[in-house]
Amino acid sequence: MTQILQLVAPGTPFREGLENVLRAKTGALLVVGYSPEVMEIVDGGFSINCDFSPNYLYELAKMDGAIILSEDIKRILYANTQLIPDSSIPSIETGIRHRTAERVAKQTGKLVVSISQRRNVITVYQGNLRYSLKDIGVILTKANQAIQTLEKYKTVLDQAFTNLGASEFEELVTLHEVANVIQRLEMVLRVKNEIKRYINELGTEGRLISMQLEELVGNTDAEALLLIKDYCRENTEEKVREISATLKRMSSEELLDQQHIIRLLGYPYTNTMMEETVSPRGYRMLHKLPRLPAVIIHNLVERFERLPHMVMATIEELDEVDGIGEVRARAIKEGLKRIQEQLFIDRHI
Ligand SMILES: Nc1ncnc2c1ncn2[C@@H]1O[C@H](COP(=O)(O)OP(=O)(O)OP(=O)(O)O)[C@@H](O)[C@H]1O
Repeated sequence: MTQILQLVAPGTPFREGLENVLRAKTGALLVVGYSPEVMEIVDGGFSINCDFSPNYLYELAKMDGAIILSEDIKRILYANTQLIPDSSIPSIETGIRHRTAERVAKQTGKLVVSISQRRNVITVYQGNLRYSLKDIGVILTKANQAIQTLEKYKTVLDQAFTNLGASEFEELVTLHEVANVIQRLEMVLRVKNEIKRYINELGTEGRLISMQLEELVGNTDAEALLLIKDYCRENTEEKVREISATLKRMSSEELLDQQHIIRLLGYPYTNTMMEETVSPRGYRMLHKLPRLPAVIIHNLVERFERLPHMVMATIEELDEVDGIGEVRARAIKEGLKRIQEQLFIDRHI
């Protein structure tokens, strides 16, 4: 669906052509791509084979029948053709144009666009997907509302991260606190994905929303992975990706169940599990240190296993880690101390 929406997004010549036809109220039936499957169901019409232009599309749509475009929408191949898809393919549409569009999409797997003459709507079909394009103004309003919601969620998430960070240095983190941050993070990511869908559909009209989104939550996906790496019991890339994917698939009810989240991280169920204390590996804090390469972060975690051990380590002990000399050891020690002090100031008790 993302790909389809990008193809027909405002700002593309294709969308301009579709809007022209919509305004002219001639209606149209368009197939994007000419494969053997499409060839089989096309009857009659003219071979055009000219470069695509929004105006040509508008002129050709005045004729009856379907227009066939090349897969990359750079050329108009045929016009005035009749499409004869398999009539046994089920369709929920009532009008003949739309029913044909749905069947052709299902039968050929190609993108088919139907512009209604009377209902002022553009509908796209591909395979079993069907989507009616919304008015740009309506989507912009929805996207702006979603950005406002995201701002509020992000403020709460930032505070939860700060509190978690402060607890990490005090070695007082409970699984309940970890689950709480994961829940908030996932909620932020869900709103972010919703806004991304709006941006896809808005095309060039979504540029400002896109910039706001980047500014607000540009690195939240990376932060989510680091949080999982800090707390999941089995520290492998594969496991981290699996947990992240499962979180994305969780229903809202599952996401509200903290025990569910903790079990996903690999902790066994006990009556008191939520109050158990845990220590992070330190990935999030180490990533806050400037110019610290990923390989050194990896070596530090290998050597010390948990953040509190790194904080307690002497300069000499840090110096012994592969890739770390005295200067860097000092920078790490001081950097972690600075982060800790800032977290204690910012924390909300
Ligand atoms: N099988 C087909 N192949 C090509 N063009 C078709 C086909 N079926 C319908 N059309 C085109 O659709 C036009 C309108 O058909 P019809 O009014 O039944 O469609 P509809 O789905 O109700 O759409 P609209 O909302 O635009 O009226 C036809 O005049 C013709 O140009």
